[in-house]
Amino acid sequence: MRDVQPAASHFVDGRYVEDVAGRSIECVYPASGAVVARLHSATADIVEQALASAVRAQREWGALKPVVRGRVLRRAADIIRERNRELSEIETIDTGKPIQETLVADAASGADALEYFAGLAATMTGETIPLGGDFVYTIREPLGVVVGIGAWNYPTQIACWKAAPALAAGNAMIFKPSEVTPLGALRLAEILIEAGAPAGLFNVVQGYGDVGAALVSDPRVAKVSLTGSVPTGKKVYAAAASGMKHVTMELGGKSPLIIFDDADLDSAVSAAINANFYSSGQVCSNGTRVFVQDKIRPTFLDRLVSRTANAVIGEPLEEATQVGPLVSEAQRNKVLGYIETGKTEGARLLIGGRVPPSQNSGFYVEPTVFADVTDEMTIAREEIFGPVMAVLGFADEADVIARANATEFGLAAGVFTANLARAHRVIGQLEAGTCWINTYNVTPVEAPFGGVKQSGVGRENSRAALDHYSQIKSVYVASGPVAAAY
Ligand SMILES: NC(=O)c1ccc[n+]([C@@H]2O[C@H](COP(=O)([O-])OP(=O)(O)OC[C@H]3O[C@@H](n4cnc5c(N)ncnc54)[C@H](O)[C@@H]3O)[C@@H](O)[C@H]2O)c1
Ligand SMILES: C[N+](C)(C)CC=O
Ligand SMILES: [K+]
Repeated sequence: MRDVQPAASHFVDGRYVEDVAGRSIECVYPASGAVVARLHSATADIVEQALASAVRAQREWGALKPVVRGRVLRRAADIIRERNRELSEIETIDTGKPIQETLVADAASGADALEYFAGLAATMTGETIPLGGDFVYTIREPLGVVVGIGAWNYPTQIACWKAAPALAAGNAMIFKPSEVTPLGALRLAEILIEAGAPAGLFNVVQGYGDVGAALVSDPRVAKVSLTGSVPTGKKVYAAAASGMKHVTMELGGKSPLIIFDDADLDSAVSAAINANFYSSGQVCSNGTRVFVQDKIRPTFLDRLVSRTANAVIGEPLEEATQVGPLVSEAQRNKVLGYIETGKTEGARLLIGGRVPPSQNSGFYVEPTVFADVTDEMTIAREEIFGPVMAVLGFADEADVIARANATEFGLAAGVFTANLARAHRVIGQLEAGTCWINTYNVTPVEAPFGGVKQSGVGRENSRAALDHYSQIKSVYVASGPVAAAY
C-alpha cells in the first residue's frame, strides 16, 4: 500500500505547516483498522495563519480578470486527471471505498467541477437597467473569504465541489476536511498551487468540530458551506447567522425511490442497488426508502436478493472489489445497531445484516435488505448511512406520494415508471431538491444538487452555485443635476 502520510497536517499560504501542540488525529485505513497517517488538529495559531493568508490572497485573486482565474482552475482539472490513479488510491485508503468507485467518482468528479466552473468564470457579468436618462448597472462581486467544511464520505469531491465555484467567483477558501478523512483535500491544495493559484487562496486546516466552529465565527469569514449531518448543520447555520454570513448546507436525507409496476424491473433493481450499496451506503442522497408497487414486489425482491448475493465484498484496493468497509468502527457499530432495531421492530431481513464472515478485520457490513418495512419503523425514518435498504409496499399513486413526503428530510427522490406523464406528475409533488426519473444518484456537475426541508439550503454545482458564492453590487448612475428640498 502506498505511503499516505502527508508532509505536515495543514496546507497554508502555499506550503505544508505543522503545529504539534494540536490534538492528535489518527487517519485509519477502514479495511484493516491500521493507522496510515498521523496528523494534528489546528491550533489557534494555524487558524490565524490560514485566515490572514486567505484575506491577502483573495484581494489579489479577486482583482484578476475572470478568464485568468478560469485558466488556473482548468489547469488544476488537467493535473487531477493526470494523477487520477494516485488520487483515487489515496481516497480509497482514506475512506475504504472500493478503488473501482474512486477511479470514476471522486477526483474525476472534482476535475469535472474545476473544468466546468473554469469555463463559467468569465460569464459572471452584471446587467444594465435603463431608467430614462439615468441607469443602474450591477456587478457580481466575490463574497471574500469563504469556509468549506467537509464530511467523510466524498472528501475529494466535496473539497472540489466547494472550491471550484468559490474560486471561480473570486473568493478565497479555507477548507476543513472531516477529521476522519484528512488526506484528499491536502492534495487539492498542492495541485492548485502547481496550477498557478496564489499562496493562501485555498488553505486546508485539519481539525475536529471546534476548528470548524472557530472558522465559522471569525468576522473575516463571509460564508460557510457545510456538507454534513442535520444536527451539525443547525449548529453551523446558527453560528453563521450571528455574524450574518451566507451559508450553503448540504445535509442528510432519507430519500424515497418509488417503483411503479410498469417500470423496467431490472433497471429498477440496479437503481435500488446503486442507491443503497454504492460506497457501502454512505451517500447523502441515497434512496433508502424503496417503495415498490404491490403487483411486482415479490419479483422485485427475488431479483434484488439474488443479485445482492453476488456482490464482491473485499479489499478495496483490489479492482474486483465492489463493496468495501464503512469509514470507521463507530459508523459500523451505528449501522449494526440499526439492523438490530429493524429486526426487533418486525422488519423481515432478506439478506445481509452481519459483519461478513470472510472479513476478520476492518469495518465491514454486508449489503442488507429488509422487506415488510412500515413507515413508523426506525429504519424507515432515520438516516442510517450504511448499506441497509428498506423495502416498503404501496398500492396507489396518491398514497405513495403522501408517504414519501412524510419526513423532515428532502434531499432527493427517484421515480421508476414507463409512463412519463405519471413520472412528471409524481416528481412535481415530491418534496425533494434533487430528483431522478428512471435512474438514481447520477450527479453531473452541470446539474444543481441540494435539498429542501431539513436537508439543506442553497445548491452546489451548475450555474446556481455561482450565485451562492457571489453578491450583487447595484450602481445608480445619474445623468442630470441633483435637486434637494432646501
Ligand atoms: N447533502 C450532501 O451533499 C451530503 C454529502 C455527504 C454527506 N452528507 C451528510 O453528512 C453526514 C455524514 O458526515 P459526517 O458524519 O462527517 O457529518 P458531521 O455532521 O458529523 O460532520 C461534518 C463536518 O462538520 C464538522 N463539524 C462538527 N461540528 C462542528 C461545529 N460545531 N462547527 C463547525 N464544524 C463542525 C466536522 O468536523 C466535519 O468536518 C450524513 O448526515 C450525510 O447525509 C451530506
Ligand atoms: C453528492 N454525492 C451524492 C455524490 C455524494 C453525497 O453523499
Ligand atoms: K480514514
